[in-house]
Amino acid sequence: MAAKKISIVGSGNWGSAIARIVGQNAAAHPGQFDPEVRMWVFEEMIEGQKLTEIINTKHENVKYLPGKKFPENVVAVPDIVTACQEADILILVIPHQFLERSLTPLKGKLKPGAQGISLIKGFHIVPSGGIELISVVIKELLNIPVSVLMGANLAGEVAADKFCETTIGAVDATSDGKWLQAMFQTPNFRVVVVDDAKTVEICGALKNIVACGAGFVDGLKYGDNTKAAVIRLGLMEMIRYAEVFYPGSKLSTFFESCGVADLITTCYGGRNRRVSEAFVTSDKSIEDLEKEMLNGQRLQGPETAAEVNFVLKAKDMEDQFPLFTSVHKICVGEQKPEEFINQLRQHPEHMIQFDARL
Ligand SMILES: NC(=O)C1=CN([C@@H]2O[C@H](COP(=O)(O)OP(=O)(O)OC[C@H]3O[C@@H](n4cnc5c(N)ncnc54)[C@H](O)[C@@H]3O)[C@@H](O)[C@H]2O)C=CC1
Ligand SMILES: O=C(CO)COP(=O)(O)O
Repeated sequence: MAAKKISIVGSGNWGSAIARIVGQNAAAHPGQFDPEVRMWVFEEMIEGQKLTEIINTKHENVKYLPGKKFPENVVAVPDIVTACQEADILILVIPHQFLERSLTPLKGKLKPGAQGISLIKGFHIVPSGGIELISVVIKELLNIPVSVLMGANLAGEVAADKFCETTIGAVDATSDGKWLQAMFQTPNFRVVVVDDAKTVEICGALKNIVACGAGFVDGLKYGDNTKAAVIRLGLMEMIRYAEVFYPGSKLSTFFESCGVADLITTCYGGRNRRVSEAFVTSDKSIEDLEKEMLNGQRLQGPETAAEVNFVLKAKDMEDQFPLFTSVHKICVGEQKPEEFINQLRQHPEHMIQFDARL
């Protein structure tokens, strides 16, 4: 079988960290993968020089992952069609805000049989009503099957080669599981492949809302018990959300890296947590703090909270998801951060009668 050609769509903080891993693995398995890995870079100028030129000469993304080198077989390409048209595998890793407009030029341009794997956390608002999984939007736009990879994977730590796990939700774990694992796994990035792809993706999207809540309680100077309560209540809302809107989700998936583990890491070390904490301790807006603190990296939590609220409000279900709802209202200025704990005090989890749990 011919070696599979890999293209990476995106080159931010996570896109760059994953490109280092995939580049190494492609070079190490030339029979299985074509060694050249093209990476689509949204072009920008850095001190008068194109970012793609810097990446292709210094082999480093000096803006989004400074200090970490790419293997030389990772090639930055500014045109998305040139980057992707020969690919058998597309790794999609862009902030979800930019998904549709970035991918539209690829419509009808991909190789027959191409497959995708999305590392993108968030949802897509459907103008006619409701929200859609990002993998579904990609599938419909590009007409390719799309698996997902989500996990407790802060990009900086992955790039520093610190041990962690991740979860791949494969469209067809039996036929694709092995090569998907081979593409990503290293001694310090351990991959578990499951077949419950929707739940893997839902976990990755929803945990960013909980991370904002964790940041609020940090900003309000609550302690670790409070943060643990936010994490637990957040997890319960994630599970309930999956039960209500994606019936058939497996509870066991929440115990993979994409579930509990990502929740924990993100509520301690993530960007959503950090900016949400600063939102409470400063008088600045989230948008201003994002610009000031992240140097072009993008937050997913506040937008995801708005996307989920779009559904909950339309279905008159905000009361059943007080954490998700309160995070959204705080982000858009409809509620003061000080109100957050009051909202959690009313949580349905605390209203269940003892015998209802038996
Ligand atoms: N950074 C992390 O630790 C992790 C991020 N993720 C997820 O991966 C996805 C991508 O995140 P990152 O790679 O961290 O991105 P990022 O947060 O570093 O965002 C910057 C990227 O956005 C691009 N960009 C800016 N304006 C653009 C435009 N108009 N059109 C297209 N692209 C534009 C930039 O070129 C840059 O590549 C997100 O869904 C995120 O939740 C998942 C796991 C870890
Ligand atoms: O998804 C992440 C870790 O798995 C990164 O979270 P942040 O976007 O909050 O940094």
